[in-house]
Parts: sequence; C-alpha cells; structure tokens
Amino acid sequence: MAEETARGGAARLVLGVTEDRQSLGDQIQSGALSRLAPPDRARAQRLALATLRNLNRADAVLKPFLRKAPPPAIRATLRVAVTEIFAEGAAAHGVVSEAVDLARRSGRKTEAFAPMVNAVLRRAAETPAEAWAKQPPAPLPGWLRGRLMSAYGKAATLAMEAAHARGAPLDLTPKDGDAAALAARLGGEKLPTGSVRLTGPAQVSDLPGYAEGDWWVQDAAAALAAKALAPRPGERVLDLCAAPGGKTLQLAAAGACVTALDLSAPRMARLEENLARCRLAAETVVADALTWEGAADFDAVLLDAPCSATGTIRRHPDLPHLRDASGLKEIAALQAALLDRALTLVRPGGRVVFATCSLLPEEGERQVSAAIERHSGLVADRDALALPGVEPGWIGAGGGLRLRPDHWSDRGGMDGFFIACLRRRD
Ligand SMILES: C[S@@+](CC[C@H](N)C(=O)[O-])C[C@H]1O[C@@H](n2cnc3c(N)ncnc32)[C@H](O)[C@@H]1O
Repeated sequence: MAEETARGGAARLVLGVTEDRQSLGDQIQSGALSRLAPPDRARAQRLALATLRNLNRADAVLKPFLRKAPPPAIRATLRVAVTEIFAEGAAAHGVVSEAVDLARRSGRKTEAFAPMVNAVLRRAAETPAEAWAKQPPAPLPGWLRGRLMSAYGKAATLAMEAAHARGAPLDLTPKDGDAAALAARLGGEKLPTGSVRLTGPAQVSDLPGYAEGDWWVQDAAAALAAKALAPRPGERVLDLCAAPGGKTLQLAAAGACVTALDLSAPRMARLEENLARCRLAAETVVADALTWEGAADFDAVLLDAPCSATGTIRRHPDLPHLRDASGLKEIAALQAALLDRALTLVRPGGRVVFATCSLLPEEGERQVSAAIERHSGLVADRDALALPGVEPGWIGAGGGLRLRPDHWSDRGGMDGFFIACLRRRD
C-alpha cells in the first residue's frame, strides 16, 4: 500500500489493526508513518482513529454497493474514504480520486480493484448523511460487552459505547494547580476536578507552556488517583508502576519526595524526559515491584497497576480489535500480588492508592474487597475520594471510585478508571 499520503497512511494503520492485530502505537513506533511529513503523520493518525471508531458505520454505508468482500487492503481504503466523507465532511471528489489512485499505486493485487473503488465510492458518497448518522455506535466485542452488561446494565453499556464512538478531548494537568489560569491561557475549559479540557485538534508540543513544562497531558479521570492520595509536601511517596509518569509529576509537583519505580526501562526513560521538561524531581528505579527490596516505610504508595486498559477505548479504538478475555485472570492475579506488595512497603497508618484504567470489576472493586479480606486491619477510606468535582454517586458501596466514559457525557466524557484509597490500621 502506498504510504506517501495521509490517507494512504491511515488505510495502512487501519489494515494493521484489523488484519494483523497490531496496535496503532506499535505500528507508529515501528515506522509505519515515517515517510510522511509531521502534519500528514498527525492527519493520518486522526483519520485512522476516526475510521476505527466508525467501522460499523463505514461498513453499513459501503455494504449496498459491494457485491463481495474486497481484499483487506481495498476494504481499508474504502473504510477510510467513507469515514472522511461522512465523519469529517471532506469533499467527496478529492477523497474518491485519491482512493482510486491509492488502489492503482499499491501493487498488482490491488491495481485491478481501482475501477471498483471508483464505482463504489462514487455511489456511496451519494448516500444521505442520515444513513451514516443513524447507525448505532459500534458494539464492543462480546467478551467485554457481556461483562459490562453484568456490572452496569444495558443502558450504561450502550452509553459507554456511544462515548467510545465520540472519542476523547485533550485534558491537561496544570503544574501549579491553577486550572482557571491555564484554561484562560489556552482557551480551554476548567473542569470541576481541576483539569483543563481542550476540544478540537491540537499539536500538543506547539501549545503555550509545553516546552516550559507548565502542564502535562493527562485524562481528567487519571488525574484523580494522585489527588486521592493527597500528597503533602515532604511526604515520602512511592509510585510503584510509575511510567510514563503522569502521576509521578502530580506527586512531585505537590512537593512530595517521590520514588518512581517501573519495570520498563524505555518507559522509565520517558518518565525522566517528562520530569526534566516539567522541571520536577523524583528518584527513579527500574525494577520489578514484586521483588524490589526498598525501604518499607513510605508514607504513601500509589499503585497504578497494569490492566486491561478497557477504560481507555475512547482514545484507543484499536484496543477492542486486539484484546480478548484471555490473560484477564493472569493480569488480575498480578494486580493482587502488586497490591499485597504495596501494602508491605507503606508504614503502619500509611495509605495505598490502588488504581486501574479498567472498566472491569475484577480489576477494581473486586481487587479491593479481596485485599480487605486478605489483610486484617485494612480499610477503604471513602473520605479520600470526596474530591472537588467528584459526584457522590461515583463512589461505590465498597468505598472505591468508579469512573466511566459515559460520565460527564455533556462535556466530553472521561476515561474509565477505578481508584480506591486503602489504609493500614495496624
Ligand atoms: C498503567 S501503567 C502506569 C501509568 C503511570 N502510572 C502514569 O500515570 O503515567 C502500568 C505500568 O506498570 C508497569 N509494570 C508492570 N508490571 C510491573 C512490575 N511487576 N513492576 C513494576 N512495574 C510494572 C508497566 O511497565 C507500566 O508502565
């Protein structure tokens, strides 16, 4: 497939996800868009994300005009083209002629399909816009949908699917905590929880204050974990699964003495870059949290555990194509082991914040109830979750904060997250 245009790059990314089960991140990191200039690279990514969020709509618009399934590369080109026309409002003429060109230039196998691409897209482009709009949001894969239905019911699950289709705005955390000033500076919205939200496309590194490290990108839901830990200046805080460091930055900005630990050296290198850009300091350790022999007297430990990442589908629409339920048991067992480990590293009376960017109770509520059963004297501190902007209904019976993509649906949603603050009473 030709790569030298943003549309070609987008089709290649979509194909990589749907056919090769390769994440967008991995493809981009391994150079899938390296032949494009930076603005086209960004456009290719945006278009691939939009296409993956709208695959069912694209397929519904294309279906009446396809007599049989086209080869995967052609299908990806068609899907990207109709997404650009219907979701982004691009002029059909230019989109169709480039898609035909792409088919022609992409190799012998696809060349023969160029006339078909032309005929199908010309007719599909005439489809009334309502045919696109009336399609329901893409259903989640059965393994995930079933679990969400059991946990939250049908209406909430459909609302989450709708939130996934809408995508995610860009949320920032101000280093000095002054969300009103940052919102005014960048023309964003100050969110009730203290993050700043920007809508519309933005090149992050071009925004005022990026180079100076005045803020960092962090979803509003993710920002609540460090807020629940409420670090005080001078407190010794361990960030146990720290990279790439959004929460480390929050803890350090609050004046805590932070030890940031992560298993992954490349991810820790990104954490160090982030600290340097924001002119913040933390001790950094590359180690396995399960075997690391550190001091066991931290005032607080933040455990942002590895998880299914099902709370981040708004920004990672490739995820439902890549994951299935296999591995869930293992990751839940790792979370329990990490939580047990975190509890050994905090001083008596200290606190452990457990967080995952997952929508699944087995990676959230059930982890906390099981830990409380395993450890006498351990309690979930509900008061720690009574933070500005947190609605009381988001705090569950077990004392954990359940955040979902359909929360704040009128202001652009939030990532799915679970956060609990545990205290050792021994
Ligand atoms: C959800 S991410 C952390 C995100 C981070 N807290 C932030 O706010 O930017 C989970 C991290 O856990 C790390 N990890 C996984 N297993 C680990 C282990 N056994 N010990 C330490 N870190 C681990 C991964 O490398 C990954 O960076």
